[in-house]
Amino acid sequence: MNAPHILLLEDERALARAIDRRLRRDGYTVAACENLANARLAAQRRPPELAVLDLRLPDGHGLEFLEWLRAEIGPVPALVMTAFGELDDAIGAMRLGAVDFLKKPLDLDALERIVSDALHRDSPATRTEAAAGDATGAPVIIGDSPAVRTLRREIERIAALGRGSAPPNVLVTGETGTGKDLAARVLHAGSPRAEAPFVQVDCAALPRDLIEAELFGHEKGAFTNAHRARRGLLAAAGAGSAFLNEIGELPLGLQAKLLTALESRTMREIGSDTERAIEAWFIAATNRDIEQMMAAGDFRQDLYYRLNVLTLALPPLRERGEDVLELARYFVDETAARYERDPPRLTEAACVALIDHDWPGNVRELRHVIERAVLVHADTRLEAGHLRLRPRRATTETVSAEAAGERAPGSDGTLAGNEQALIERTLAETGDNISEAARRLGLSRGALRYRLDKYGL
Ligand SMILES: Nc1ncnc2c1ncn2[C@@H]1O[C@H](COP(=O)(O)OP(=O)(O)OP(=O)(O)O)[C@@H](O)[C@H]1O
Repeated sequence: MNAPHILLLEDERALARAIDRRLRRDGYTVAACENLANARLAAQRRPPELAVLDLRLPDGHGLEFLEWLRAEIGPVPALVMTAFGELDDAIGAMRLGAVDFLKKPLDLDALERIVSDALHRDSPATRTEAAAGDATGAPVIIGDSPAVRTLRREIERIAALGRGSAPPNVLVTGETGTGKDLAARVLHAGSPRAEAPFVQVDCAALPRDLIEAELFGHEKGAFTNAHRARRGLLAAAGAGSAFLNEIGELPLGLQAKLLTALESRTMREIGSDTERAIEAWFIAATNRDIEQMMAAGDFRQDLYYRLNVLTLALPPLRERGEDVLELARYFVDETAARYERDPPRLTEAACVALIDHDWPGNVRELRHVIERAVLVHADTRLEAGHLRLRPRRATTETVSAEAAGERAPGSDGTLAGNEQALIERTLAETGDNISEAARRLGLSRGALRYRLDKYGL
């Protein structure tokens, strides 16, 4: 078998030489390029099994290359090397299918391990982000709000149904970043299929013309560039789970083919006459409004009903009350450990800011905000200002009263005193109706509850 071929895109000569030497010593062949133009030529000449790339390059950005690589060559796994402060880019790279990122200055032993993991990963299905895991590495859903407790119970109930040859298909719905991918993994890990593979197909990240080949596999010579036969992801899932992420992005033509596969529980590789049985459990997810897509003729109704035998609806983060703090502390610790720092402490004001924000990007946005804050501010305390949250429905009345030097009746004149007095007054006015009081104060229910606890009201 040929040694795996790696494309290295790095313009710092000394570093490129060190990586090149190390990878060759480990038995890989390497095409080392110092700019995007050469990297494109090299990838066309010999498509790599893995790309290792820097982001800031003399003739462009590494992400441009990653986009080009996915469109022109295919879903090649990529490792992105990032310098301090490039976290946004690293996250962008993850979305384009990068399998991991490495912090500079580079640890060559870590590089070697990650390269080996990436090359031996079962499938090119895109893993987008690290999931929260317990001590055994099993994925866990963090949070203790009533909404999350109900979700956990639902997951347990559904996981138990994942046995047998044709378990009910599950559709996971929820806004972007609510944890649909994580929920699918927890479902799999808690099911009788836990020891079998969990294979993810990211319908939005794969180029349209490659999805069919990725899902169903192909015979050698089935189409141009099919130089060898390749097993599809549905076959790779075996008796495990096939997670079809962002199912709303599946082209209409393929929706018909998937429907047939779901109905007959058999499939045919492209270019093959032989039918194969499908054993996998289908879990699909979407953040699109599929009902609306069906009305517009963009999603097949029959496929929707076939996929949506059981539904798992994930609540938005703004409806999870103080889970936001538990999650924030978890992400602080995780980021600090990853970058070998002491975890900073979230100040009281930072907690209030986190509770007040309405998190349109949900848990992903929270994770991103915390990671950036921990990386950029190497302090022992994480202040509200470090989070760089856009102020939203702040208690404008309170703030403006304070700014004008006013004292709310019953207040000691401090900002906290004014706030407490205003809350008490509003509660009294609304007959202790928390929802109505929150609405009048311009707060979410969670934010109001947090303050009620804080002031012991
Ligand atoms: N309850 C949770 N506990 C711990 N981590 C979570 C939780 N929910 C989400 N995350 C983390 O937040 C990030 C985003 O979650 P995930 O990718 O599962 O969202 P998603 O709903 O699939 O997003 P999209 O719709 O954009 O695909 C991941 O890093 C995930 O591990």
